[in-house]
Amino acid sequence: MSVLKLEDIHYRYFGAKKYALSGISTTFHTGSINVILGRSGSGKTTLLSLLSGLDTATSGRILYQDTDLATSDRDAYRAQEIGVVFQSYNLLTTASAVENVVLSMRISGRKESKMTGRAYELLGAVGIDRETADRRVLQLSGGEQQRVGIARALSHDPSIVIADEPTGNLDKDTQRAIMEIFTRLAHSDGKCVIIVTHSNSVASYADYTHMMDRGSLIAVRPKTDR
Ligand SMILES: Nc1ncnc2c1ncn2[C@@H]1O[C@H](COP(=O)(O)OP(=O)(O)OP(=O)(O)O)[C@@H](O)[C@H]1O
Repeated sequence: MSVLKLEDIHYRYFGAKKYALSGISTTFHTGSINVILGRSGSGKTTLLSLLSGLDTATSGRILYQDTDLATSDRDAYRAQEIGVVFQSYNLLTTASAVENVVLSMRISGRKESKMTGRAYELLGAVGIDRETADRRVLQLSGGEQQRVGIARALSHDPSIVIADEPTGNLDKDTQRAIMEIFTRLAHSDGKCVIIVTHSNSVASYADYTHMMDRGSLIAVRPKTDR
């Protein structure tokens, strides 16, 4: 099922002469891993910021389940439908892992009494046990921090998970473990996972590889074609 549909998206940064994105049309489906590949400056991060509702296209439409993002409540879209995972984790390092997840839930307006239990559950599902969850983020490894980052992104049960180089700082084995989590989120939990990367091994997990070049989407390859 289509979750995000892009129709002839153009985007130009304020004051810029050139378009950062030009003529992008594609569809992202529920239950799939989508990897966006392309050289530096090809427009990957710009595309993610439009998909996550941080900005609107200069022209063209992005439809979330048939609703045009430009005319809908993008704050609500971001708070409810989008979970973001960062390369640098972006966690509060002096707080514990579970506190990081609870804080995110509080921001999205969850019920106070259920939050801590749910946070431990989410952390458990990405391989963070209770003892680790109670430790300060500063005392966790990079791979553990990224698991916390994923649990935090899932705290409001979004339908779309967006990740910018989520394994960029991690070794091969840890990278594989993180990609297995993303795979489960897509294939078992039905989420639409969209990952920007330069890594070919991350790309090998893609159900759809979206190739960008100088602001254009030059190919979308389903897994069976590779
Ligand atoms: N704030 C900005 N103002 C003007 N131009 C920008 C701005 N941010 C990015 N650009 C330009 O938009 C184009 C696309 O940039 P973008 O960051 O989306 O590329 P990218 O594919 O994510 O690159 P990288 O792999 O290096 O992160 C580039 O030409 C870049 O110089």
